[in-house]
Amino acid sequence: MKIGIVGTGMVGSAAGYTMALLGVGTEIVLVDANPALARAQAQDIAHATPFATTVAVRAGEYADLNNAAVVIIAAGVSQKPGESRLALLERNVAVFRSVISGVMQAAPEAILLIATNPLDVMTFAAQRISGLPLERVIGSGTILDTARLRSLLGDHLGIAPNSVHAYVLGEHGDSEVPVWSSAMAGSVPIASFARQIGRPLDEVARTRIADQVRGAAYTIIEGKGATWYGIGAGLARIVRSITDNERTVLSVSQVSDEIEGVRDIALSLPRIIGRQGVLATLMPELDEAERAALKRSAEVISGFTSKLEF
Ligand SMILES: NC(=O)C1=CN([C@@H]2O[C@H](COP(=O)(O)OP(=O)(O)OC[C@H]3O[C@@H](n4cnc5c(N)ncnc54)[C@H](O)[C@@H]3O)[C@@H](O)[C@H]2O)C=CC1
Ligand SMILES: CC(=O)C(=O)O
Repeated sequence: MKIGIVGTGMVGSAAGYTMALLGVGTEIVLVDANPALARAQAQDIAHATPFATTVAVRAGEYADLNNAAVVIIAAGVSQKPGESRLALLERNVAVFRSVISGVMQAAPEAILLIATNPLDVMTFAAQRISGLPLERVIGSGTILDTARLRSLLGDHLGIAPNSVHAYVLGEHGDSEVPVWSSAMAGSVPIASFARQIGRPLDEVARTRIADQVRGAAYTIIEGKGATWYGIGAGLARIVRSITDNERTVLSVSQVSDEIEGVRDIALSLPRIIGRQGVLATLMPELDEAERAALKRSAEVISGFTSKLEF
């Protein structure tokens, strides 16, 4: 199955590298406004595959995306140290107007997987520009924030992160919402698990962990200029769920008609991902504070999407 990637900088190339090593798809085509960069990334990634898989990796033009099952879009500008994701909006919407039209001409049947920030607003923009059904435009959303939360909770509790079942929902950005009320470790409610093993998850610990999740991108960008490995793996995870029709539940973004009273909004909720894209969306049980925070997050995103004209 062919997977396209448009935008082959740090994020696009990390997604390509991860998919090539894990054997996600059978062919990966890299497209960039800078064709020399796309060629160099394709060669470099292809040179890793003899150690892992037989995935074919090459650079191409938009036309080479024909029949792609999924096209990842990671084109655009990224944050400078201290800059918020939402500051990138105007520049990246301009990029999307040309990128989405190139992708749609070549691969009208593809599922679009958006990585460019500000993620939820760009997912909204991609759906409106492409005119695709809502379930075929997926934003990576809080898949990365959820992974960061699980990793930090795993450290705190001294267990593997994949035994932590907890989500970050809402915006992939500063208004994101960690959901504590339904979080589990194994099959035990997380607060009870933490008490039983003598590593309590009190208000101070929760606040510290939530702050670290929300601040992770800022901290990493301060240290190395950008983030790429976490999102590269997250994108590969979503693509695998599509290509293999896994029906995995992942926290990803999608345009919805209404969430918490906010209309025409893209944000992350747990969603079942399979060959047709988003197969279903689950509204988790939230406590009052979490529900209010999700509504606030939707309002923040809506404040930006409502200014866009399509
Ligand atoms: N969703 C997430 O969790 C994450 C999202 N990001 C976002 O991903 C995006 C990409 O980040 P990086 O890869 O670090 O940036 P980068 O600058 O390394 O790569 C961006 C690439 O887009 C290409 N590009 C720009 N305009 C284009 C166009 N019109 N057509 C085709 N290609 C075009 C550039 O030539 C460049 O190679 C940024 O918006 C960043 O904020 C970054 C990390 C995590
Ligand atoms: C840059 C970004 O969106 C992240 O690492 O979360």
